[in-house]
Amino acid sequence: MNSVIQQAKRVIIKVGSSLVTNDGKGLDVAAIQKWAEQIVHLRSLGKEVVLVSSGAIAEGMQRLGFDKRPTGIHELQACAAVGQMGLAQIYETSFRQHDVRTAQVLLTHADLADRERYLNARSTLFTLLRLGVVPIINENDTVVTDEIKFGDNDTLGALVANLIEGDALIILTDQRGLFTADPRKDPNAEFVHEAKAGDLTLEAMAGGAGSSLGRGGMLTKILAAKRAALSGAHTVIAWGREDRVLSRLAAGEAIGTQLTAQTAQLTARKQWMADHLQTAGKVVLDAGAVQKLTAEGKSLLPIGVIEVKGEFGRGDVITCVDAEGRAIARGMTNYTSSEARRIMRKPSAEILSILGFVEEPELIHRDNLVLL
Ligand SMILES: Nc1ncnc2c1ncn2[C@@H]1O[C@H](COP(=O)(O)OP(=O)(O)O)[C@@H](O)[C@H]1O
Ligand SMILES: N[C@@H](CCC(=O)OP(=O)(O)O)C(=O)O
Repeated sequence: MNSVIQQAKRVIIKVGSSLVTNDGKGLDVAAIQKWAEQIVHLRSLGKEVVLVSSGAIAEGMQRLGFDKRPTGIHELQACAAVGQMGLAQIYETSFRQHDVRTAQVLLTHADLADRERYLNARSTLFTLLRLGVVPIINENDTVVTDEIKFGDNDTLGALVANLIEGDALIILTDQRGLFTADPRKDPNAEFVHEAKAGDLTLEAMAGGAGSSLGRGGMLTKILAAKRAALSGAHTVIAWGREDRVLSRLAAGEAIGTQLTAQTAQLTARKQWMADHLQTAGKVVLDAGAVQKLTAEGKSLLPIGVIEVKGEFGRGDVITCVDAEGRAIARGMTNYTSSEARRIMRKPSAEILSILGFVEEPELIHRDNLVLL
């Protein structure tokens, strides 16, 4: 038994190029339909599912008649743009059969490095999940060149797990999981059932891509597991063609290689916020707001703010202080300093009439808040 996926509430599933495109022979409609059916099943168990799908370049190559992967970056981008149409179409059709909507989300590294875009991507994904939609994510290959690419979708899967606090990342690939060496090259390679995410000995076992379609190979999957673990998400690497692989994982079956995160989810995210983000300004809270944050674990609403100090943008990390200037908490703000000045001391229901738009009812949501 293996309960990591069984217990996970929010799951990110990544499918690699060779799987999605049937080793480059064109989109594997039957396989995609099977994953869609299983994802619908996972949702019926109460799980939220986000899919990260590769395959745009491989499918575009096929559609445009390239028999070898082009070397020119713009040709690759053109392939991705063509192939992405096929991916979107097949996912939409497959989920439609189950009356489930899909959404196309194309991201770049710069989107997640920029705090405002990070928050926007996060809010949009949460909204899609709340609306019962399955987001289908890929890298926005049209606008990126090598230096700012995620490089591979394993990394993108991990970043999405960090972004939306996924409980688990499932990486489906063309091998049963991790072996002690590349099984395509070493017949004595042994299967690894379970290990700690971030264990350095795993990196030595993992080699590059086995086919010309996939980019990352096993190493990027191991590194993705390490990265996902930073926000407390566990990773399972499994064979995408294994019969009912997702449903069986959700039922607790021990399939694939499980790489377990060592840090609890909440602690990991708060640690990440505490370590990585410089604070840009301050808000002074009234006694009621201090009480809500510290004793009740609530979000910070604009009504509890009596003063805004410094200049900051949406997504910046700011410090919350009490009337005596003592630092209480830090968090990512949903509003800029000038907007915050206009809505402070006001009930959230008035945000729309004051600003003309509403980002969120909270100035800082409790998920984006660390108590000091
Ligand atoms: N230690 C290892 N265990 C399993 N597979 C490995 C290992 N080292 C390298 N590989 C290779 O990694 C490949 C999977 O990576 P990749 O081709 O990038 O797939 P995907 O398209 O699913 O991301 C496998 O086919 C295998 O040849
Ligand atoms: N965005 C690219 C991703 C390529 C990629 O990383 O592929 P893989 O190693 O198979 O996950 C595409 O859709 O072709």
